[in-house]
Amino acid sequence: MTLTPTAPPHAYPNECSTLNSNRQAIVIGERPLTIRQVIQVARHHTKVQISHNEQVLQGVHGSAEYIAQAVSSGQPVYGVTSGFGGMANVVISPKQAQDLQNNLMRFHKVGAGQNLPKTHVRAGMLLRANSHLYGASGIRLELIKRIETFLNTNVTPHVREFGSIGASGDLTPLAYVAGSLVGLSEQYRVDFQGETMPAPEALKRLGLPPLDLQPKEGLAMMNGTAMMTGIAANCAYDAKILLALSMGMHALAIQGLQGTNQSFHPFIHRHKPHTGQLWAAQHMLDLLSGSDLILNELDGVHDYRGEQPIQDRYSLRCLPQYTGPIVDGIQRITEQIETEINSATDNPLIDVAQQASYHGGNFLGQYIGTAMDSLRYYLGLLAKHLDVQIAMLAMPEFNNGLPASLVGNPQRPVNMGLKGLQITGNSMMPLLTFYGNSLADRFPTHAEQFNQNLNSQGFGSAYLTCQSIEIFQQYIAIALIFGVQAADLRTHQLAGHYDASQHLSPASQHLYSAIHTVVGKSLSADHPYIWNDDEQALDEHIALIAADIAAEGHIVAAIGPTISSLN
Ligand SMILES: N[C@@H](Cc1cccc(F)c1)C(=O)O
Repeated sequence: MTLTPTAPPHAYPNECSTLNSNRQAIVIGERPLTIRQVIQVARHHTKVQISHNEQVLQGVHGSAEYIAQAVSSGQPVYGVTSGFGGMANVVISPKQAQDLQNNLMRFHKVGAGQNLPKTHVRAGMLLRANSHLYGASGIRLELIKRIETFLNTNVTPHVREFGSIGASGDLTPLAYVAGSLVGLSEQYRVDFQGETMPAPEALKRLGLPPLDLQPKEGLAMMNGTAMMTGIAANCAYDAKILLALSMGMHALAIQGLQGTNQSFHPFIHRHKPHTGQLWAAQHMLDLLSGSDLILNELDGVHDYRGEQPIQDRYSLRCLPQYTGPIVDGIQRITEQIETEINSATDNPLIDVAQQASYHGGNFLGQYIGTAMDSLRYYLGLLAKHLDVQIAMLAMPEFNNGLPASLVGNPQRPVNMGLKGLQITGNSMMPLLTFYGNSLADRFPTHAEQFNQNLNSQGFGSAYLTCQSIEIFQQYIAIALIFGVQAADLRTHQLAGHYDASQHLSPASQHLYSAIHTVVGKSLSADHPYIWNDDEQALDEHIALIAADIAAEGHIVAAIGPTISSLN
């Protein structure tokens, strides 16, 4: 995270200008892969290219040769010449070694529920290929190339959503990927550019023969954290956007409430210099800079405010101290996910240089489990803050002279303003804090004959985080409508007209205008965003705003500088 000030308005990026499929292919196997690159491949179909680096390719070939040698010389190696998991006492002969791998994909085709979204499966496939390219798995390049082909031709295996305990990685979800890549049977299905078909048929269309697995290859493809980490990468990416949007909403709310910028004074934060707190304070100053609607008190002045307290309430005044730990936490989560992305998550791992292999447990998804548990917790904390800001705006006792429930036209007594909208928000905020509960500590200890008696539930935790993010995208839409309406009403109070775009800070103007664009409302000096209750259907506004956020459209582009300064 950099603590740079907000870029000037002309630097606001155009919609989706930085993410598209025409970009140069992303090379895998050489440099650390970032969450952003995972998103480019998973969502925006940027092409993938396996590295041509000799050392990388030698590592892959060398590890496959090591396994072939181990089998022919009858060495005992887990999952190669032994059975799996709690049955690892079973001796597998060289003759049975290939069948062992085919059977693994079959007995683990036991998923339940719906198919996972394609973006998750694509992210998972990319990460599995990246892991294999460390040359520690004993898998042929040919198989890794199939992942490259599937990604680049938009062929995505159907993977059911339940089945991973996040212990031996994601055995069950990855069994669907592995079985599809080799065309094991008609029961493995894929999405072929939008068309559902059996995997063998898809291979035929791609000009690829069905593949017989060599020893270790089934285990190598399945024995890792790729799917949960792919989901986690998607979640962490979206969560950063939601954090940035929350900052944007708070800036609107502070202006709507005519709050002060004094609480963000660098002097205060230098005296408690947590990284996230410093960022939040400085960034809020940037977001408010140039606004006509705030109390500009950076010079240290303050005055009595009549009935109102001499300083702002905590949801405004303590914003940096409250948000700081969330910023730092999301940063730490991002780093952990990127480390997991760039790891060899498999067992056993082959050290080609030493001609040795080691039995261990890199497939355990505990980093993802705890990271996703804490991400949901942080999303809950962000929601709690938005909830109190909405309540401040809605209540005439606390909103510093705005109408109750931010009613637009006071001449029409039946208008109830944003009362219903607040209640919808009240129905969602508790869900978001509930989702903040942890899952990693609720594991079945008896799993798989007590072999996987310690398991992360990392997949389940990532899955829950996706749900939390989807709810949050709807929730922030509600908060933003409150922010826009409050800004309009404050503008009317201070300037005698309703077009807040002329008085908000430049940073907030971008967000304000983007929201108007998305819901198809033009800026008006005569009326606020909501004038009479019966002039618009607010549920449709929520849906439009949430969909635009999920698609990284106008609204996300409008907060581009906040997102950049978090990266
Ligand atoms: N790979 C795990 C266990 C495992 C792998 C594959 C199937 C299975 F049931 C269990 C281990 O190393 O102990």
